Amino acid sequence: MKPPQRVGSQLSRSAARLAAVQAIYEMEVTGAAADTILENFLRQRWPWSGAMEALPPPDLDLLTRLIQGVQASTEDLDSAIDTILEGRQGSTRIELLLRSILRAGAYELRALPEIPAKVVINEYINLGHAFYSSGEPALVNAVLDRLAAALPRQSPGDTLRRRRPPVSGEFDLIHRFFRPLATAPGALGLSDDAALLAVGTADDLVLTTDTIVESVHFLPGDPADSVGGKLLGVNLSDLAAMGAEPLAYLLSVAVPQAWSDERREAWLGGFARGLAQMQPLFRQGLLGGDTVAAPADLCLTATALGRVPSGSALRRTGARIGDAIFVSGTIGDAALGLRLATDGLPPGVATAAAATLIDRYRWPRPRVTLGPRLRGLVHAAADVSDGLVADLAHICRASGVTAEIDATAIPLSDAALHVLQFAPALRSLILTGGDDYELIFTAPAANRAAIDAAAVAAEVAISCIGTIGPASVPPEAEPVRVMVAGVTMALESTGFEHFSCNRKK
Ligand SMILES: Nc1ncnc2c1ncn2[C@@H]1O[C@H](COP(=O)(O)OP(=O)(O)O)[C@@H](O)[C@H]1O
Ligand SMILES: Cc1ncc(C[n+]2csc(CCOP(=O)(O)OP(=O)(O)O)c2C)c(N)n1
Ligand SMILES: [Mg+2]
Repeated sequence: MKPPQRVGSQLSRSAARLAAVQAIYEMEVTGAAADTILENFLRQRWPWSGAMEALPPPDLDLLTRLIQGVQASTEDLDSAIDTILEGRQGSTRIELLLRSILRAGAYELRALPEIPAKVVINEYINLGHAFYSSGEPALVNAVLDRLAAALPRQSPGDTLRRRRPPVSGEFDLIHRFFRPLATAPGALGLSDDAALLAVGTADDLVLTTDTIVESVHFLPGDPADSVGGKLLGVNLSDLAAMGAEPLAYLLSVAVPQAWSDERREAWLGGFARGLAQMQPLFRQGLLGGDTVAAPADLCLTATALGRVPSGSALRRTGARIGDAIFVSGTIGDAALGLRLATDGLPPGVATAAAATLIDRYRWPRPRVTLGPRLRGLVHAAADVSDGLVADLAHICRASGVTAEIDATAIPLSDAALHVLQFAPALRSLILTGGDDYELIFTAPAANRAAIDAAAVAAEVAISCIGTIGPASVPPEAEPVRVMVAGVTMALESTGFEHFSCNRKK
């Protein structure tokens, strides 16, 4: 007997296929984008009604993948379907609803994880029966059978399996699993540094949360106070990127169960001192949180709240062609510091320079004095956490533009210049190492003087490193070009991404 959960999840997948076919049909008729259809769908048709009553809520992952996948590859799918139809007797013209079933089935056969092709084909034949009472289900069977036969066969017998999809990085996972839940306008499509919440006053609340984990964000040997400082620093940096003034924060702490009482006491004491050092940057301090013992490494989360005058938050979406691109402070120090802390000092590197860079790795300096002063002056802003190129690419994708930066214009500290003199191979860390917690923003040239004045008032240096250009062609191409003396640099990665195979680069 099958466990009931499996039956449940099979039904959720059936519901997802049905919903996907309807959405694909709607996309074709209305010309709307997949994301819009999906958002409307989740808002308006939940819970199920009418013909769908017998089905549980759809498997959101499958639904999202089918809708987005079909939209991204409609032409390819249609051409494969039409080739098969042309080989059959009679007209190749088919109704849009039938075509929607075939597109979804063809996409699932080609691109989605290991459900046997036989099962997939059956599911779409059933959908054919749900909508039609004559020969259409047989046509679905024939077309999908032919498509399946063209797929690589992994084992003899009746089970056809598709290739494993590539590993999803953090952003793809967020997009597929969490974005469909974030339908509130203030969620900003889960694509900005923080979320906005209108609370019926002249201000909007700005909310952000960041987790830091031992050996992922900080080193096991890092002083406990620096971990407290880093936790608040990375959250404050997101508020600064939104142009928000910090109000208060919540704190969640998971301490390893294996630690002795003495170790736990000593570490939490140091951690709290680090929090106390950074906390004055908030108008109020700690509001609440949670403390647990866990069979895992240290894992710390803060949720920071800030405020902006309503409608004035800095967003990632507004960059325009011709904007100048600016960064605050110096770039690359923390990534160099991390490398020196883990790999030791290359011959010739002075310990004082190394200590400066390691301190920059341990203690982010969130640009909370600058962010709010940029309100009204810049078109787009983000903080640099994953890497200069990766975070600029986030702005570009959100804004539908490209960027060209001049590597020689990137501001470097004396300590970084000193290290690079002895270890020039570490140069790429500047562009893609991350952990900078500086601001990157784009603005029209006409605002330059006002931005310079804001930077002076904030006591933070800023540098212009490039220009915004028109949208990429093709749209999925990397949006950021890094130039050195007129030549485009080849980069192995653009920055840090959790779950990605190249995250250590
Ligand atoms: N588990 C989650 N649930 C909801 N939203 C998430 C989740 N993880 C990340 N996000 C959102 O996805 C976006 C990208 O995440 P991230 O790169 O961590 O943001 P940031 O670099 O600004 O801290 C942000 O808008 C963030 O709020
Ligand atoms: C021990 C250690 N290894 C590697 C890194 C590099 N690193 C880890 S996470 C990260 C990116 C920023 O962290 P993330 O969780 O993505 O924060 P967010 O972008 O969400 O603010 C970088 C550059 C580090 N900081 N510490
Ligand atoms: Mg990140």
